[in-house]
Amino acid sequence: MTTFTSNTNDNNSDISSLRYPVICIDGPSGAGKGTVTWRLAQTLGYQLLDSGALYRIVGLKAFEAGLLNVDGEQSIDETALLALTQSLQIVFEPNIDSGRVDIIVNGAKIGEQVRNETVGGYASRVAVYPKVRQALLKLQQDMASQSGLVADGRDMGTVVFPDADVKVYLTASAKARAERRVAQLLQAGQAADFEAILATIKARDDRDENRATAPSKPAEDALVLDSSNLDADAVYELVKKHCQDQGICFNR
Ligand SMILES: Nc1ncnc2c1ncn2[C@@H]1O[C@H](COP(=O)(O)OP(=O)(O)OP(=O)(O)O)[C@@H](O)[C@H]1O
Ligand SMILES: Nc1ccn([C@@H]2O[C@H](COP(=O)(O)O)[C@@H](O)[C@H]2O)c(=O)n1
Repeated sequence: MTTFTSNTNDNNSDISSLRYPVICIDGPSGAGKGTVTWRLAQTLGYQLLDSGALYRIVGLKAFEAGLLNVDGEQSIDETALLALTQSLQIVFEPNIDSGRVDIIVNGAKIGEQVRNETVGGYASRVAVYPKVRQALLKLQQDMASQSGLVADGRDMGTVVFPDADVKVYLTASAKARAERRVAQLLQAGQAADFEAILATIKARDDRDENRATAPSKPAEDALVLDSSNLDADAVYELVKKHCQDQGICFNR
């Protein structure tokens, strides 16, 4: 990767102000962030940050460590949660077959279980804790230090990469997102209850959008895109056009 973008338009700026391009794709669960993020990263040859996976890992490990009660909403021991978060060495490896990253934690590959809705719920419960978010911040920011980056999450454009070159907030109605989840589960040969999935999506949205720290919301300078009535190709083309308008070069 040889493309640099500058933080400033000042021609006299020195090399320390140069950095790689960052594209942020934020939005709620099931909006299609992962799909467009993967395609952008593949097309541009950029790294991919699946920040939701970080919170999913912390949530899963916290559950396994007995820090989460299964049903309730009681608070979690934040000191223990921080220690657990700091003990995790997390690496992403792109997996062409799945169109997602594989997640390696402390040297061991994590199974697909981490992607399920139960673990999504664990993730959103640990994600409210500022110390957890702080502990994951540098790891995320460091991913932009060696190549361009496409970052998928909730607070990429607002907190993690406030100076990003491109910010998109990709959303869709809860109904459309629940329908996509149902289709995804059925395609994988799993059972799917639309009403239960819709309720879970709404509960997760509520927690993510109303937490005190880094709530899920569009950055002030984000393009807000509603994908409820757009297929994945149409979303990609609109996001690509926006990236080009912001100076990202698609020459591959
Ligand atoms: N525009 C679209 N129209 C219809 N289905 C879509 C669209 N974009 C993605 N999908 C499908 O919807 C499902 C969810 O997409 P995806 O995983 O990209 O969402 P997400 O926003 O990353 O969700 P999460 O945050 O929970 O990981 C997938 O099955 C994907 O193939
Ligand atoms: N930047 C982020 C990304 C995710 N979260 C939390 O993790 C949950 C799982 O995210 P997915 O994108 O994998 O569905 C999500 O519901 C958030 O609670 C976050 O806080 N910040």
